[in-house]
Amino acid sequence: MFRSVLVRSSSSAKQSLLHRSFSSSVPERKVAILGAAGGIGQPLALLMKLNPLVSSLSLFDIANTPGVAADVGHINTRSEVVGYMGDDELAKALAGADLVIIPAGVPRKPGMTRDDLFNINAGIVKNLCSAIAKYCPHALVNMISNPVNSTVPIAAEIFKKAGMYDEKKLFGVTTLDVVRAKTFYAGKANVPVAEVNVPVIGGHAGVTILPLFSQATPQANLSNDVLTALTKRTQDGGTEVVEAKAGKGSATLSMAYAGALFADACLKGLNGVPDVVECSYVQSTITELPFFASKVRLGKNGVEEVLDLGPLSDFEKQGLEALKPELKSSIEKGVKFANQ
Ligand SMILES: NC(=O)C1=CN([C@@H]2O[C@H](COP(=O)(O)OP(=O)(O)OC[C@H]3O[C@@H](n4cnc5c(N)ncnc54)[C@H](O)[C@@H]3O)[C@@H](O)[C@H]2O)C=CC1
Ligand SMILES: O=C([O-])CC(=O)C(=O)O
Repeated sequence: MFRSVLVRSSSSAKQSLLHRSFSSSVPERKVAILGAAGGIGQPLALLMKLNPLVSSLSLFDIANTPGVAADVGHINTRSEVVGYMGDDELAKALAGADLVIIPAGVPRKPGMTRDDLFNINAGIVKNLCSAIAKYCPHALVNMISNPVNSTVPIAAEIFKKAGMYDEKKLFGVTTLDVVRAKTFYAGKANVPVAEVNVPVIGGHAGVTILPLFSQATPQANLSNDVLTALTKRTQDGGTEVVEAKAGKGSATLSMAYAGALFADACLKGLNGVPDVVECSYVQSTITELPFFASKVRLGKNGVEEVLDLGPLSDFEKQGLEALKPELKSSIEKGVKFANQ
């Protein structure tokens, strides 16, 4: 175990007063990152260290966590940071966690689909979720490891077998699709990106990613050709990065940003902040598919409400029907793997 405890200035009465008033109003929250030494894990650890809602940051990986924990732990923000390495330390890494973020597993190389990662990542996710069931069964889980369309159903099955499954607490992180849709839309609509909102529904792979530009705000009068191109670019955003990195992995920095945004929304929900709404891939009844990404209201127990899809354009309705077979088969693949 590698501990790097927050250093407080005992000589400064003002600072300790500030610290006391801060800690009395903001609940203690432990966040664990599994895969914390990886391409996503490291910048995500940095961003979570900057989040004042986190009081304890637990960094777990099978390698290299001492360095990451020592490095991040020197940052003078609220949370204490502890690094854990290897399966023997997983129990301690997870104990008492309120939120577990999972970016553990291998990334794509050019020419691969996310589903090509299934054989390696499914086993990693299965083991990590078995440990979560044992050591922090009440934690919210943010699944980043691909293929998300299958790893979330795997997690659900593992949790069901352990008898602690709560569908309100399991999330596939699709925030990067939303981040990309906002960025690409702002460019074409010529509006300030900070003001843009675009829901993205379905799943997290190729055509299963369906941005709803008809619901984008602020609305812009974009041609059908532009909307088709924006949809395709959002669906292929991950591949665009994989190809640009040319064999050196997939999105890490933008994913860490997106993962930190979604984790922050989960923590706000846990803390009782009202009206926290984000898109996420969750257990769902809004279509015939058992897991589906859509807008979700977050609350003290995780998912408070899965929101309706709202009105879709004809193009989006076609996209919705087109994505269902692939998403269905990815879900079934995950369920089958977890039960074999
Ligand atoms: N949901 C999303 O939008 C996105 C998902 N991803 C996915 O995130 C995953 C990680 O990507 P990168 O960080 O770029 O990969 P990476 O290879 O840089 O890092 C993965 C980390 O996981 C660790 N790891 C492997 N097995 C582990 C285990 N059993 N327990 C704990 N840690 C373990 C490795 O040691 C490594 O440090 C990939 O599956 C990738 O496809 C990537 C980008 C976006
Ligand atoms: O494309 C990949 O393999 C990584 C990913 O999920 C993304 O960047 O959206």
